[in-house]
Parts: sequence; structure tokens; C-alpha cells
Amino acid sequence: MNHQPLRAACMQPDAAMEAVARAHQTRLTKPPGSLGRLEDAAVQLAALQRTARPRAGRVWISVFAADHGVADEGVSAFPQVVTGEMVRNFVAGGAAISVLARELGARLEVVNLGLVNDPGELDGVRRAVIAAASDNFCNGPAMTPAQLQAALAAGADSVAVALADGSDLFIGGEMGIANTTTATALACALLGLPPERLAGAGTGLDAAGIRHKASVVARALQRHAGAGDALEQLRCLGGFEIAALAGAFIAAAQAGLPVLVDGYITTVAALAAVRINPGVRPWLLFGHRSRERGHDAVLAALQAEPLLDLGMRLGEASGAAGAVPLLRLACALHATMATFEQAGVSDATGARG
Ligand SMILES: O=C(O)c1ccc[n+]([C@@H]2O[C@H](COP(=O)([O-])O)[C@@H](O)[C@H]2O)c1
Ligand SMILES: Cc1cc2nc[nH]c2cc1C
Repeated sequence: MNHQPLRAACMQPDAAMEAVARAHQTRLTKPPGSLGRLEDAAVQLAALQRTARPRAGRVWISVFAADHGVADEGVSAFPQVVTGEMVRNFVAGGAAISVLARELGARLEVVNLGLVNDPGELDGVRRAVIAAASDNFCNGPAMTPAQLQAALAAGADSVAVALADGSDLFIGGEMGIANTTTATALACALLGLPPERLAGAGTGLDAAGIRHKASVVARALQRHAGAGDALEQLRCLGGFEIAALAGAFIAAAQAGLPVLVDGYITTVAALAAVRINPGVRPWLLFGHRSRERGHDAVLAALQAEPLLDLGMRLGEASGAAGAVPLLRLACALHATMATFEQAGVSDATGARG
């Protein structure tokens, strides 16, 4: 199978614009650096969007939903039917991400990649069904090569629509009962870490449940120890929505669309994307630090500092959505604060503006 497009060059951030934006920040009426990561975010967006006026006004959110064969191992606090039920809830307007997207004025797309409890045709849900669920990776690869390709392409398709809609920012979210087990298996394989280090409560496992989850991941890692590179690890130990997210992040970086990453599962997908194509990394901003146990290690591997730490662990793109107002404020500060010169305020050298 030809995976060449996945490894095609990503856009390069505009280094000259980055320098202009960084210099502009030093002229604004504040001690240099005093707006902390809000400054960094505005400068990063300026470099990525190739503009002196970075924006986060037009936000696109794609939530990728899929079921996981590994749910059969009893690794979630919730039954598998919830994935399909939540898809219905997303488009009915009652889920957390439905509320957040509405409040932000963001476009919300829900993508059905394969659900055991399939709600069928629904307004607002794009059907890109691959199978009812990925296979249980304790028994064999989670996906066939063709299924992996279909999932990666479904993510890239969402980015194409987001670009056509004139989006400033792409947010990928996920919904999939048992996908913290999948994300843990994939992250352990990508990072060479033991399952006990990353396995966490997910939707609400107790300590015994977490130990069982780690043992399931250990079995899967043993079975797929021969999976050579990140793409093969994604095929053997991933899931449809995680592969779609990886495909979306690669496509966004190749097209020059900044990405705001959500929680644990999406960060593992981002790690897979970066391992497949390192040019993806500059295009990623990180919305929040999830309460899920493994998130810290995956963020550290990406040298990522998220904007928020609110103890959230929902998924659905909710943590990234929560960070959008901060990005909007960062852009407004960058564009409209007065400079020392404009305001007639003395700078650190004593020079009066
Ligand atoms: O995004 C996160 O950090 C996060 C952490 C824990 C759970 N989740 C969500 O919970 C579901 C997976 O949890 P589980 O326990 O079924 O593996 C899935 O739908 C995720 O969106 C999400
Ligand atoms: C109710 C529910 C909502 C979710 N949203 C994302 N993952 C979820 C898991 C559950 C169980």
C-alpha cells in the first residue's frame, strides 16, 4: 500500500512573520513576556497563518465517533451502546460539545466511522462507516490496511471541508467507549512505556478496573510487539477515530491549517501523526491538560504546554473548545493593545513613547 501522501511535506510556519509578531509583542504596553502563553499563542498563530493579525474567530470542530472491539475485554465503566447514543445527543444539541460549539459560534461536524449501535442517517452526522467496530487488538490487528486508509482519509476529508469553510483553526474531537484503552495501547507502543504508567480511569474505572485495563494493554503490546513503525502501530493498536484524527492532523499541517488539540485520546493521535510525519508538530496548539493519568507523559513526549488545566476528562473536543476564548483574547490583545509609542508610556529603557 502506498502511504506516500501521509509523508508529503507539511507547510512551514512563516519564520519572518513569527519574528515580526514577537517584536510587536515587546512594543505593547506591558512588561515583556508578562502575558505569558497568551503572547506565545498569538505569535505561533501569526507564524502559522502568515499574518500580522492572527485570528481564532472561525473555528471548525470535527468529532470522530467509533466503537472498539477491545470493549469486549470489559475495560470501560460504560456500555458500548453509549457511543452511538452520544452521537445522537451531539446532533440533538444536548452534549457538552454541542453547547460549547454553540456558545463559540463554531461549526460542529460529527463523523460516524463505525458504531455497534448505529443511529443511521441523522442530520449533522457525516457517515464514513468502515465497520461496526475496529477488531479487538488482543486477538489480532485492530484494522486491516484498507480500514486504516479509510479512517485516515475520513480525517483528511474533514480538513478539506474545514478549509473550504474558511476556518482559522481546526479542532478534532472523539467519542468511543473503550478508546482510553486503545489510546493507552498505542501510546505505550509509540513511547515504549509500560501500561501501568499510562492506564487510567477513563470514564470511571476503580483501581481494580485500571489494573485489569493495564493487563489487557500488556497482552495487546505483547501480541503486536513486531509492529515496526508508527503507521503499523496505529493499524494494530489504534481505532477508527484515532486514525481519522491522525489523518486530519497530517492533512491540516500539509494544508497550513492550525490545529488545537483536545485531551488524552486526541493527543495520542497527534503523537502518532507527528511520528508518521514530523512536520505536523509546529501546527499543533494544545487546549488543555486532561485529568486522565497518561496525558502528562504524552504531552511531555510532544514538548507540549496546554493552555488550560481544569481537571476535565470528557473528550468530545470539549477541552480544546474551552481554550478557544483564550486564543481569541490572545489575538485581540496582539491586534489592538496600544504600543508604548501610541500610548505615550515609557519603556524599560526610560524612553518615552
Ligand atoms: O479526552 C480525554 O482526556 C478523555 C479522558 C477520559 C475519557 N474520555 C472519553 O471517554 C470515553 C472513553 O473512556 P473509556 O473509559 O470508555 O475508555 C471516550 O468517549 C472519550 O471521549 C476522554
Ligand atoms: C456519557 C458519556 C459521554 C461522553 N463523551 C465522551 N465520552 C463519553 C463517555 C460517556 C459515558
